[in-house]
Amino acid sequence: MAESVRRLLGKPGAVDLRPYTKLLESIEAREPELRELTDAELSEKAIELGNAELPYESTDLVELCATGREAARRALGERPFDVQLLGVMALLDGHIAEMATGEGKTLSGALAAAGFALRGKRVHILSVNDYLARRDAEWMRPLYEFMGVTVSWIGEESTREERKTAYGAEIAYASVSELGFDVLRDRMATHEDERVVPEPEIALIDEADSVLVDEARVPLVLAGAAESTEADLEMAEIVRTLKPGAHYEVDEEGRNVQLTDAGIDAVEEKLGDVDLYDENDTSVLPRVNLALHAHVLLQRDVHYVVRDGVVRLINESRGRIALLQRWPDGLQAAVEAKERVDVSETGEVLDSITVQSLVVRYPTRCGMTGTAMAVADQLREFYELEVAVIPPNKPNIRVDEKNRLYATREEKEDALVAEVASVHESGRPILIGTQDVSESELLAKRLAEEGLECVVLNAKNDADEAAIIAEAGTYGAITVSTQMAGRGTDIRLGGSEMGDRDRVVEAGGLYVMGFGRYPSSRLDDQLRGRAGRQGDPGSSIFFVSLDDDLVANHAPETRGYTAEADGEITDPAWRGMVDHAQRVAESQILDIHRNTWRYNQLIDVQRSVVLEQREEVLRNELGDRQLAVDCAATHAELVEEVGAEEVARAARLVTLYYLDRGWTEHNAFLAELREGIHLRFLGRRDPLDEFNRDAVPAFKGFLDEARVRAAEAFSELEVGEDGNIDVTSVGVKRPSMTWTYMVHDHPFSSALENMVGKLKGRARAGG
Ligand SMILES: Nc1ncnc2c1ncn2[C@@H]1O[C@H](COP(=O)(O)OP(=O)(O)OP(=O)(O)O)[C@@H](O)[C@H]1O
Repeated sequence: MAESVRRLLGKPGAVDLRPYTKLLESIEAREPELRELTDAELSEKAIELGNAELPYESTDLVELCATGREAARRALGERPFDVQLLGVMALLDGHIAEMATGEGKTLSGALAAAGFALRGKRVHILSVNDYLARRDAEWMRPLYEFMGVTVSWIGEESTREERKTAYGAEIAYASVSELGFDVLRDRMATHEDERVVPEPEIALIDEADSVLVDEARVPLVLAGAAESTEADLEMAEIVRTLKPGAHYEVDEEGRNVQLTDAGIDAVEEKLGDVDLYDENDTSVLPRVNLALHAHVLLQRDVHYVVRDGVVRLINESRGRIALLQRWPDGLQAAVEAKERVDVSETGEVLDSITVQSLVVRYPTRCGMTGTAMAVADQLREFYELEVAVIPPNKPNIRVDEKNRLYATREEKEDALVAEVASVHESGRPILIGTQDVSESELLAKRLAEEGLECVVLNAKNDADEAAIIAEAGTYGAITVSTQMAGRGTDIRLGGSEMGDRDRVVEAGGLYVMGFGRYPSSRLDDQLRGRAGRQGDPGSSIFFVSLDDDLVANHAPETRGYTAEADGEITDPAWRGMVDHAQRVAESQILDIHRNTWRYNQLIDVQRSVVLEQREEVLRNELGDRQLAVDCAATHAELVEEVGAEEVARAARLVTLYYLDRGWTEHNAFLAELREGIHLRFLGRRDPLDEFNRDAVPAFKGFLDEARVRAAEAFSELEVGEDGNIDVTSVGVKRPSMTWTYMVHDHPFSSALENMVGKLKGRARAGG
């Protein structure tokens, strides 16, 4: 057993690794015999493991790991290290395996997935994007084939038939969003055969902390074609003339904007003496708020870009352009009005699901990531998951240097550029992590002015980014990237072919520089982890300034420091304040997460009532049975005329239509309720109570109402010329087209939740 394994048994708060480590010797002892087997005999050994149920007994676990190791050696040319097998065992026990960057999580995940699949469980491996889903499935395919289990992947381009076949495999790789959209589309199916996603069994989540914590509150939305929202050009022009400070004020965190009294007067005057707070006409104030939000809080090139006359969102957590994302319609139209581009087609939200709800559908969940311990409490609270900290195969020798803190942003930039210039002379590759796309571009421009050529990773597609980042370890390379871009890709020293490895190792390996700390320590660690993979040399350093958003928004005090001539602040107390600011930001994000969780719980309960009913209609012809009672005469006549089967089909379509219609309308009501709570003035009431107070009664009688509407429509049905029942004649039409998007950082909810946070803060301060 490796010494490093012995050292790291049982980290406080983490899963005890001893039950796993004690099996390592037996696993190794099986190796000589397994090596002697033919390929066919080895496969047979794996398949034999399928003759029992989960969980694995120790002897079977040893056999699984030993055959898996030998299969990987033959199929992929990589013999899994002991630590990778510890990861496999932790995953099979339904834990989150924390394994550092580059330790080979893909292989650990694959062996665990094979272990589940051999025991008859269907596994969905959730990746962060389509590129990685496809890459990992194809990369691991030979291993799966060796072990006698089937594998597939789903991508944005997959057709419905392809999806159905792919989900039918024992192991399917899909991005979280593709899976979520498939689940949403399935919920609109009018026939059992249309559905593509089978019953959820096991979810194995890659980059588990990003998915389960950072993206957990992102709703995936399915929309159907509906009327366009009007562009509010008038309001966009009015807010354009307002002056910051005088007419409106932005809160410290930049999440909320409010008109001042002078601002209210100015808007009222420009609108022609309208009273914004007129109780009889509450439509104007939300319009002003939307336009103001779009004008002030959403910045071009930070939150969105305008390309080819279209507003495209930048996914802030990934620093990438999100092709299929948009804001809630009113805000999207407001930004389009602000940018004076055509208003895009809008949709009616048919249904939505948060990443969190998507994942908790799976009775067994597990996953892997480089940074889980920092969010161990949240993983336990929201997902009932424990973290197993897997030690590295080779000790990490990366040097994490102290932050360098500067008074101003300019000084920070000057210092970073000087550092890049001096390190670059030695040929040592440098990777600079920025906060967002526009920052990357500005920094790259500045570096170029200083004669330092660099490659910028910005909002290209995932495959291109992977190809670029793979070369970031090349001798003399300078790469500028947002934190998330190109993740999941190995940075090998000396370039992807490692041609120059020795020279780069001699220069000190990859030098990672953060251009500002991130809103969470995990994000910092993920950037750092780009260097020093698998025992490689490397180092990391962050350049921070008091002007950085993180510090300016979250530190208690940013005056009264003493700085060196170049602006550097070396007082440790001030450096500590940066950590403090980060902790404040982290707890704010946690509050938001908790809040969304609470909101969604109620919505999920209501949704499950509708879905259960739908299921009965789809599987057991509940609609037909109800309508045979509610519209006995019509039902009997129609059966006489066209036969029971055709009537059952029509009954199913009509019933489903009104269930779905009702849910869509209820959804719109809930969204409006939530937004309204924010857009109206809140006072001191708890918004969640307010929400529940209206949302609960609004759902009462939902099923009865859908049934009544279905009966009304059914009683009007007639037989068409083709001898079939024409349900469209009574208005039963599915949306002509649907599309999907993710609402990243729902602007209203964050403003709302932010306000909740403030109210709570105030309550704490007061008492
Ligand atoms: N047992 C092994 N022997 C040799 N090479 C291995 C082994 N396991 C993994 N590797 C190699 O290590 C590299 C990193 O693997 P992988 O991409 O799975 O790491 P990771 O932990 O997922 O990293 P990231 O955090 O970047 O996603 C790959 O090039 C892979 O081929």
